[in-house]
Formats: sequence, C-alpha cells, structure tokens
Amino acid sequence: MFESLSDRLDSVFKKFKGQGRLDENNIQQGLREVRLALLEADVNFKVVKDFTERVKERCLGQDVQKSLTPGQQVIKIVNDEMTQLLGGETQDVDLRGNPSVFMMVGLQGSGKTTSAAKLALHFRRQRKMKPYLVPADVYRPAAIDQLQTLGRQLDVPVFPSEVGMDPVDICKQGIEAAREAGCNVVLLDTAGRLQIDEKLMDELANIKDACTPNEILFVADAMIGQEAVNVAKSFDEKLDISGVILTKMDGDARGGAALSIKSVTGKSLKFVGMGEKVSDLEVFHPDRIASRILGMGDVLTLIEKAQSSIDQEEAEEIGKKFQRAEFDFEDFRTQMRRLKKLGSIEGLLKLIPGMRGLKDKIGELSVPEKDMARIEAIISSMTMEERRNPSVINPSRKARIAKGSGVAVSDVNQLVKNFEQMRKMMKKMMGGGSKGKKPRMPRMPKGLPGMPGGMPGAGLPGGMPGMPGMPGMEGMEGMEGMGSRPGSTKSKTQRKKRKKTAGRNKKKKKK
Ligand SMILES: Nc1nc2c(ncn2[C@@H]2O[C@H](COP(=O)(O)OP(=O)(O)OP(=O)(O)O)[C@@H](O)[C@H]2O)c(=O)[nH]1
Repeated sequence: MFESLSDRLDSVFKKFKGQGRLDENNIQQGLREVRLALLEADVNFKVVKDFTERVKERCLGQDVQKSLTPGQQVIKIVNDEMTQLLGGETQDVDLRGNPSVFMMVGLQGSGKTTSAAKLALHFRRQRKMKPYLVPADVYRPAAIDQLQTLGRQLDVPVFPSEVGMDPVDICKQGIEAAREAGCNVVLLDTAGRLQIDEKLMDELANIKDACTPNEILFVADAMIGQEAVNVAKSFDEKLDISGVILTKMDGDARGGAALSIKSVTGKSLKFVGMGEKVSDLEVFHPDRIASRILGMGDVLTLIEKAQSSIDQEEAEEIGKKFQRAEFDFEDFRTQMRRLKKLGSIEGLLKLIPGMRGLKDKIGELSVPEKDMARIEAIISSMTMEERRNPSVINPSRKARIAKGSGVAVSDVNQLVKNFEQMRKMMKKMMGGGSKGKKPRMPRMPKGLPGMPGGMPGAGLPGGMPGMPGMPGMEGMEGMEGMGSRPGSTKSKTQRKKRKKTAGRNKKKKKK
C-alpha cells in the first residue's frame, strides 16, 4: 500500500537534510517534487495543487518549529496536511437502531460481497454485535451463492434470497428476518453493474427509501485510481452515500484514490480492504496512514493486530504447559496459526517505525514463512493422538504423515526429533536438573526442518520465538538469567567472580 509514493517522498525529504534552514528557494524546489510524486500517485490534480499551496504557506509562515531541522519541519507539515487530505479524524460508523442497517453499493467486481462479509466479521469481533447478511443481487446468481458460502464460513446467518425476487422486497424481508433472529446489524449486498446505469441507480434509490439504512457505503476498487473517485461522485449525487470502502489496497502502490476521495466527494473513507481473506479489513485512520506513507510506521495498528489475534487465557494455559514441558504438536500448531493471523512478516515490519531502510532485508525474512507452511502441513497430517503424544509416531506413521503432507520422511523425522529435543530442553530449563544442581540453560536445538535460526518466527518481538505474547517467555533470546536462583539477576560472569573471591578467602583463612 502506497509503496511508490512513500519511496518518492522519502527521496524528496532526504534532500532537505543538508539544508541550513527553510527558505523560499529550497521549499519551492522540494514542493515541486512533492507535487510530481502526488501526481504520479494518481492524485487528482486540483487536490495536489491545493495541498502543495497549503504546505508552502505553512513552511514559509510562523508555523515552523525552530527546534526541528528543515527536513523534520517539512515532514511534520506534510504529515499534518496529509492527515487532513485523508479525512482528518477517524470516522466511526453509525450504529444506532436495532438492527442497524448498512447498504453496500458500487460497480461490479469492486468487492461489495467480500466487504459485506468482512464487515460482518468486523462487527462481531470488534463491536461484539450479531451480524446478518442479505444478498440482494438477483442478476448474478453466483453472488447469492458467494455470500451464502461466506456466511457459512463465518457462521453468520444469511437471508435465503432467490433469483426472481424483487431486490427491494429481499432487503425489507431480510431486515425483518434479522430482527426475528435477534441480530443487531444487517448488511445489504446490492447488485453491481459494469458502469453506472439509470435502472440500477433507481433500484438502489428504492432500496434506500424502503429500508432507510444507517449507512450507504460506496465500495470501490482502489486499483482504478481516479476513476474510483469519479464513480463515487456519481453514486453520491444519486444516493447521498455516507462513506467509502476502498478495496484491494494491498495491491495499490500509488494510493491516488485514497488521497483524493475526501476532497473531491466530501465523504470519508471508513474502511480499507487489504486482501482477499475475510479478516483483511482495516478501519481507516487518516493519521496512521499518513504516518505509514511518510515512513514513520504505525505502531497503534501493530498493537491492535497483536491484541486481536491473542487469546490471553489460552496463552496463559499454553505458557503453563510449556513450563511443565507438556507442550505438544497441537499447541504448537495453534500458536503457528495465531502468528499467521497477524499477517505477513513483511506487512508487520512495515508498521514498525524506521523499517523502511531495511526493505531489502524483508525479502530474506519471507523464507521462514514458506517453511512454516510446510511444518503446518506436516503437523496437520498427524492424527490428534500423534499431535498430543508424539512418542507414538513410529516409522510407518512417519511414512504416512510424509505422504499426507507431500514432504520427505526425513523432514518428518527431523521435525519430530527437534520437537522432542525442545521438550527435553524445556524440562531441564524449567527446573528438571538433577538433585542438588541448579537447572542449567541448555543450548537451543538447531532449526526445525529447513528453518534458519530455530523455531518459526525466531527473533520476533514480544515473546518466545513463534509464540506471540506467551506469558513468562519474554526475552527468550537473551536467556542468561534463566538458570539462576529465583529473583537473582546476577550474570554468569558475576557468579564466576564471586566463586573466585570465595576461593581466595578460603586460602587466606587456611594460611
Ligand atoms: N486483493 C484483494 N482482493 C479483493 C479485495 N476485496 C475483494 N477482492 C476480490 O475482488 C473480487 C471481486 O470481489 P466481489 O466481492 O465478488 O465483488 P462484488 O462487488 O461483490 O462483485 P459483483 O457481485 O459482481 O458486483 C474477488 O475475487 C475478491 O476476492 C481486497 O481488499 N484485496
């Protein structure tokens, strides 16, 4: 998302670094490049013109903070103005009424059906609501099936619409059925056309009149750039939309639609689609996005992602199992899946401030992700008994697991061997040392099959490698203190020193 604009702006800001102070000359030159960068990103030309004028005015005015370098001053002003351009404050949706009704509108293939399902999941997860889906696209029979499939997948009820029914009746009956089913948020998925046509618009206007939705969300494909903004304008003129969802932002390196839509239509961007999966929907926060565009990361989104994919109780339970060395393949797979829910490692790194400089390194990190998929396939080919009790995995079972997961028997061997080694290590580490001896910190077993550097996700911040948020496992990589007495913070070197002094004192006493 926004990669090419981000790169362009980065090189513009770098040029301000060597400058002593901001003056008409360097501001003029810098802003010319900012203007070009925005035009290349397919931002509406009038929006670009107004934007650069505002930035120039503020750079030349009293607004600049003298404690900042010229580069920092420009970045701060561009950041503020870009936040405004993206819509200013985060716009929440209107959830009044019971049920609250959301109507999805837009062109064919823009992502309405997928977004309706994504929103259902969002409302259930983030707002603890009970969603209900209503397929009202009777012209493309596959659209009804598509929403029904997504509803089954999410365990969300779907109105049994049929081809031949009137879309207005479907929506009215759908809302009634949702109320009867005790659901408090309804998502109406309306029909799309290849381009705007009067008949379609009239149908949408009739649905609006009959159902008085809380929100009419215009869904547009971000990849079509300015065209998405033009279509939004037409839908707004006819339906008075309440907000916009831009889909396929994951594939949009330029971001022209996101940067122009508020200024051109006056309507706010409320959500963005970041992938094909039902969980790939983000609330649109203008300030966070401006920060991402300017390479300053987005720590708040990172924290929210981590929180939403970690179940605290389950993490504590697994932490205890780990301490008792009862951690098995089933627990391991659960943790791998949680880690995956956070998204790609590449995507996560982009949210961390200052990671732009490490962009080339990100490619190297994608290797463990492939290996994680392989390990997951091996574990998934095991029976529950094998996952819970790996010691039953004999050679014939290994051959079956290898066949089931499409890997060599040696890969299964290695995974089982390393897993057993890790359990032994945990036993020792958590107090299983021989009598009278303090538990010793054994060496970590070498990587699982084909995994450089240990368990999946090794080195990720926030806990045991590959185990997000596991309590008590923080700082697994620097475990020097683990073998010492409870509460002791002394290092190995300090202990050695103490032993030496004690020895010397003994000798002195003897003398
Ligand atoms: N990469 C990516 N693909 C998406 C996103 N949202 C939707 N898609 C894909 O876009 C295609 C079209 O999405 P639909 O939800 O069927 O679009 P629609 O607007 O309902 O289409 P009609 O019912 O024909 O009007 C599907 O292949 C989706 O998987 C997104 O945010 N990112």
